[in-house]
Amino acid sequence: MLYSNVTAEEKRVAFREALAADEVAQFPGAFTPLSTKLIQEQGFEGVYISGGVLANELGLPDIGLTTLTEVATRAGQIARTTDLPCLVDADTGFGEPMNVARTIQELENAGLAGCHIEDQFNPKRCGHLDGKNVVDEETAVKRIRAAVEARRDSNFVIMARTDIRGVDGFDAALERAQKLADAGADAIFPEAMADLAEFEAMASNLDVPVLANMTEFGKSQLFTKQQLQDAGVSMIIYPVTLQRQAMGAIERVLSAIRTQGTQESEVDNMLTRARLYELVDYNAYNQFDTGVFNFEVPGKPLA
Ligand SMILES: C[C@](O)(C(=O)O)[C@H](CC(=O)O)C(=O)O
Ligand SMILES: [Mg+2]
Repeated sequence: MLYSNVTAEEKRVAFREALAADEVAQFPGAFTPLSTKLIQEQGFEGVYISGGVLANELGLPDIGLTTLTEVATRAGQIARTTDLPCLVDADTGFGEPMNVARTIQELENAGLAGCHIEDQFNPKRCGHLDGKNVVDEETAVKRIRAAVEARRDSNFVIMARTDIRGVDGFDAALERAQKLADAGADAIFPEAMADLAEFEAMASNLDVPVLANMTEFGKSQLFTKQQLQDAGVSMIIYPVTLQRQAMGAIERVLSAIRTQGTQESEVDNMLTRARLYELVDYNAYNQFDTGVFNFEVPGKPLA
């Protein structure tokens, strides 16, 4: 009811445990606060909050237009609905190293379990597109150092993402990842790995956990959980999957309404009213007032 009763501190501990576990942790990308309920019900280890999804939801491309305030606010709304730890995409950290420091403290305040900071420069782009630009090693390292020094909860996970693979190749990516881990990053997000062998080489050469980004229509094949686990990866994100799926369903129902004059053909694919009420725990609010949930007629449950 209302919000999660698990504290941010507890979620950060759970995130660290998930990263250290033998089994690879799966974090689907929540595209709304409500969608975390479904993620939690399926037993996933955590929730990812994508910068791309957040920008797209505002009708914007993922090129660094969103602000820290927008990201921290939305990520906080998502995080408070779930008992699971949430990892948020903090893009390039929203500015200079001093801005990165402030970003970390705002995200801690918003109840996140961790975030990742990348080494692109603005205007940034999806890591699976060509033509990216990355900052030099010194700047990338400074961002991570600033992040690590700024955090007040030592369990808040600071993950470094490097986009250099698509610019200078795998060896440069491994070298950059090692430098970022030395700078204090708790985990590494090597963006746009070309194949499973690259994930494997990254994981075996680093002392910190490695994340695999299983975004659709990108540069990496959609490897299974088992394949990535065997490659030594510690966690997997499915950043835009729910948004793509939901928008596909929305497109279909709108077309049905327009062409058939009714949504009838799509109703079987919808979440029912009863299921929706279950997800928001409607019934439980009777604890405050027994008149809140008293519209069910005996013997005639809600559809
Ligand atoms: C992970 C990512 O940073 C995101 O914002 O979700 C994107 C995902 C995507 O655009 O498919 C990325 O840069 O990989
Ligand atoms: Mg992103």
